Amino acid sequence: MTDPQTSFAARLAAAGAARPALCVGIDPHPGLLSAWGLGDDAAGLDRFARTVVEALADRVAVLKPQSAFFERHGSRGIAVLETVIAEARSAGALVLVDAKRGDIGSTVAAYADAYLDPASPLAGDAVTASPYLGFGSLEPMFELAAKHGKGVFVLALTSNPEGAGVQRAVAADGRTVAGTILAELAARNAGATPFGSLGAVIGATAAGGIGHDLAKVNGPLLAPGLGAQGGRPADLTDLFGPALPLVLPAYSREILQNGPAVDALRASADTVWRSCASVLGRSA
Ligand SMILES: O=C(O)c1cc(=O)[nH]c(=O)n1[C@@H]1O[C@H](COP(=O)(O)O)[C@@H](O)[C@H]1O
Repeated sequence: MTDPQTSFAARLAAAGAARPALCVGIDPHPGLLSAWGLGDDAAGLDRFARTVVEALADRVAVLKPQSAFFERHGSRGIAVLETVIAEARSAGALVLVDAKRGDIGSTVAAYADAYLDPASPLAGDAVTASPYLGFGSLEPMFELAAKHGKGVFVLALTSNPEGAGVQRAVAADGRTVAGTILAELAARNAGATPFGSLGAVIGATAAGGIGHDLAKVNGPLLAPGLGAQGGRPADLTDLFGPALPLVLPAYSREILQNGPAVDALRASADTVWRSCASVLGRSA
């Protein structure tokens, strides 16, 4: 087990105290590559991702490269992702690799090796995971994360409108599926300080009650869906309530659309952080 001082949670808490506690996604959509005057190819991808790293890796707490946009360029795209992870981390950002992996446990173990074992070139500080093959199927990921001081963000209530049909379905015991996942996370993070390294993903667009005390999760709560998907910082108050101190707001296109100028990307991140900080009760 890793020393709690070097746990992902401890590093996230330290980064969030020293910098805007913001997660900025690196999502090189074809439309954004074009808008930045770049080709929809590995060279364009490389320039795009390096520009975001140059602009923000020494300023915000977390960068979240979206693996899909790198994978669509094949092995050359994956090579760019490897470089981005390394460069963002060496500039001081924590890297959350957004790969949303999930499978039977024995295969999850291989995903864990890819994204959480420090020997892997794709390892960041944390990875996103899907629990919809059963929460327990992610156990190998949790074990490797604990061993190496990494984090795992588990999808609970996602920002897309289609998610609710599955995630708000009510199980035989009366709990929603999302509620079950949050309870599992709460059990694993119980007693951890400053909080546990297993996070939940709760979309900022998820209207209506969650039916679970989110503060009990005692882990970071990634809130994507802000900006381009219509979520607003003000929505976080009702959604998270007493759990607001655990919230990590996430933006991709809202910030990325301001590139390729490095100064404009920085100004945009500063602007969204100011509006989030006032809602989250943090200093801007
Ligand atoms: O895990 C995620 O990051 C995620 C979960 C979720 O519920 N909704 C969601 O949009 N995301 C990711 O967050 C990013 C959102 O991008 P923007 O809508 O451009 O801010 C994308 O990379 C999504 O894949």
